[in-house]
Amino acid sequence: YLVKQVLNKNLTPYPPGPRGWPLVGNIQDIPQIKPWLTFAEWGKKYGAISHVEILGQHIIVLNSVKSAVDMLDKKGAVYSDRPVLPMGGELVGWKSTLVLLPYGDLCRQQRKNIHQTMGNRATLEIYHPIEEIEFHRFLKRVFLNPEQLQAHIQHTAGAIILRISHGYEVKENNDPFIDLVDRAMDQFLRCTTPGAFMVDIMPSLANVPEWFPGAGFKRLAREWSKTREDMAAIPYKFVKDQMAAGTALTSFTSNLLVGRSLSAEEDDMVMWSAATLYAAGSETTVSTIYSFFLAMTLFPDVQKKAQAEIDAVVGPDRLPSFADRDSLPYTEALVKEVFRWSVVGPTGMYPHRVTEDDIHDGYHIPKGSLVIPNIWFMLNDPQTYANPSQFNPERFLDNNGKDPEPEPRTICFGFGRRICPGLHLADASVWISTVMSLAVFDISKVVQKGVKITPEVDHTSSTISHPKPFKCSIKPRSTKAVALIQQDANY
Ligand code: HEM
Repeated sequence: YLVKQVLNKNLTPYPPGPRGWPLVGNIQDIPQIKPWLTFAEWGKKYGAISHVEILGQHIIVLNSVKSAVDMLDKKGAVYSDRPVLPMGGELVGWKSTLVLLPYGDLCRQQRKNIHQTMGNRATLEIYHPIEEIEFHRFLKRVFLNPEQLQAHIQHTAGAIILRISHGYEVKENNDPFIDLVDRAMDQFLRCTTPGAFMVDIMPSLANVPEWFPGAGFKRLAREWSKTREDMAAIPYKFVKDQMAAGTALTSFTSNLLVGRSLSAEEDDMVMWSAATLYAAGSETTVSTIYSFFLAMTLFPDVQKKAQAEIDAVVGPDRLPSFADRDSLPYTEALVKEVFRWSVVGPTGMYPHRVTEDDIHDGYHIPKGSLVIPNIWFMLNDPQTYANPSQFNPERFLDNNGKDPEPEPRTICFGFGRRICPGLHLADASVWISTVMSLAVFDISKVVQKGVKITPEVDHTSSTISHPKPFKCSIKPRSTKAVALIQQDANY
């Protein structure tokens, strides 16, 4: 340790940051609860780039969009790897999904597969009918049982992804695929939470045999690895069986399989590319749509403005569709504000890992450092977004010659070569759920004993952050709205 300290004296300095302790470094400085708030404090104290070290692991925290673009994007060749997670990545095996895949050929190939299907708004157009039908079904479920809002959002997001990824149509209740993938996702989030397992801090524990006292995590890892494999293999087999029977619906997987004979590695790669879509795309979309309902409960004036715009453009006799998108600028601004106001990946979900030593802005960034973009602060920086806690779509409109504030969708999906490849699908799902819900529902505070209950704005501290459960009232806006909701919504 002392030798290292002496040697380091001759090197370019690390970026500034809180002073650590000998050997353990800054172990006490990283909070478990909402670390992005502490990171934002570091930004104020130390500047856009700060540094801590925990048991020899260097961590770089970025608090400005400029530093994130300069490092993660412009120097993407060395800033695009992912950390090795002994429990979640290695023992349970989630490193086969793109989110944790080391940067290299396999990663690039999986990203290319996803890009071909959903790389821009135009490639996604063939999936618009799926989105419209599934969100129409969502309206029916919410109408019948508004108390179960969160479950309906989850079901719908899952249904859309499974339909797009595997051509699978989910059942209304107790769908076996939804149950399986949700179980796998729950386990994924538990085993990739930083600090949840001792083996992540002391990787050599991975060699302890399963029967050894205290090695319960190894048994858990074996069980969770089986769920992970099933989650990828069972839907994949479904597509292959359907294709053999000539009944497969066109999907991400069928497009990658049709007319090709694949090697074992290619087969594995296609299976995991498809499984990744659910792993990365469902919780994130659910959280954002749930936040939209929270925002509408708290900001009724915004809701009324968007409804007036939708009424004027769409009228009362049909549901809105993607064809209306360009005619609804206020609603577009509202969707941007949802992405900004409630940040789903406040710390960028998974850190980028640096594969070569670098010197950036005069600071030494050692090989192996983990880089965390503080996306929450970037979208809540009062220098960029006036009154950031206020839900205000107007900030994105050209108001009285004032420039609109920066587009949050260039920030909330991450940076560089690991930027979210599902961003256009996420954007489409959030837009259509927003516009359809506003067309037919009034969302408001619940009234109890004559008093309106204001929900608290509070988010979970997990990697994918959710608004904490809240209550709201969701009622159809008119009898015409009820008729629209009740129309058939079939493929
Ligand atoms: C509101 C919704 C979403 C948000 C806010 C979001 C945000 C993010 C962020 C911040 C990252 C990390 C980027 C980085 O490391 O710089 C990411 C990665 C990823 N996202 Fe999304 N995402 C969303 C929805 C989706 C959807 C719908 C899909 C696919 C169907 C998806 C697929 C992925 C994948 C595969 C990765 C890993 C990429 C890689 O490591 O190379 N995401 N997302």
